[in-house]
Amino acid sequence: WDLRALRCSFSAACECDFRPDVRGLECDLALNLVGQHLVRQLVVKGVREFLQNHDPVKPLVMSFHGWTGTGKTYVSSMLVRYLFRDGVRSPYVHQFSPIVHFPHAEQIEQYKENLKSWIQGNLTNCGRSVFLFDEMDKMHPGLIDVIIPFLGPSWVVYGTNYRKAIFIFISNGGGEQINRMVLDLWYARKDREEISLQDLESAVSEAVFENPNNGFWKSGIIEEHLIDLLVPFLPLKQHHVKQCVVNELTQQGLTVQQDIIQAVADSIPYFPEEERVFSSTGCKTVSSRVTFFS
Ligand SMILES: Nc1ncnc2c1ncn2[C@@H]1O[C@H](COP(=O)(O)OP(=O)(O)OP(=O)(O)O)[C@@H](O)[C@H]1O
Repeated sequence: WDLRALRCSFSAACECDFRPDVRGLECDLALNLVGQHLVRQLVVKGVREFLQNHDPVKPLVMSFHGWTGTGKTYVSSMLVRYLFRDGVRSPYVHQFSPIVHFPHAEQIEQYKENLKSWIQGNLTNCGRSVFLFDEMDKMHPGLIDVIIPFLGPSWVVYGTNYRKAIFIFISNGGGEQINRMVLDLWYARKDREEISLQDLESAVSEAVFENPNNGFWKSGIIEEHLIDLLVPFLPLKQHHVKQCVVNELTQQGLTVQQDIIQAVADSIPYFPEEERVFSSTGCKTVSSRVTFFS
């Protein structure tokens, strides 16, 4: 036993809980994440490079964008599981949801204060903290800019290296633009796998920056290019949905039956309405439908 292992057997300290396994993450994504080639490449490469750097100049800031049910929450939970021994239950993983934590528009100034001191306190406690901001498209515009000083290379928090933290923003913002581009490719008889990040990045940034109902509206986070990785989640096709059904059946310990796979896939709404190519709800309702059809 080395000293660290001995100490960590008695302690839940930050450096004990932080057990990154990028190889494991890579395998899990390859095996279980359906139809998101860009996500897999970007997240694995981004996280690996960030963790290999022992003195990063800024925290890793990722922003996940895409239509409902395409895997944004799924990937963020998986990532956290491969970073911390206790996964999403780790005391160093912090999740914010505007509906739960910032429900009242009139209290925005108070929320700003709270958010800033909350982040600073948690970073002082653990420089390796992960902060997840869910449903950014429902966040009051202006609120998120209060964390700008923590995202860039300038801020000093005594007693800790805040630059080792990871921030993840999740939003449906830009989802329509992503879907439209993928649909246009399909009309042009091109494969959705041909799409690159460059094709999508500016359209998504613009869409969230210009939308007054999005938490990133006119945000300095976008303007000052503080997002290191913009991660687009593409709409899923019918064969991806079928793969989700197989995963779900296996996970629930049920027999993988073709008639159930087909029944679940057929019951899901698709767009365009006539051609039924892309799932309107991704794989979101697959789990409950599997229960229904089994
Ligand atoms: N690409 C995917 N590969 C495998 N499973 C997926 C994928 N997308 C979604 N799922 C399944 O569907 C469930 C719901 O997906 P998830 O919550 O990640 O969607 P989301 O993109 O966060 O949606 P929303 O924007 O509505 O929050 C997941 O728990 C997972 O089981």
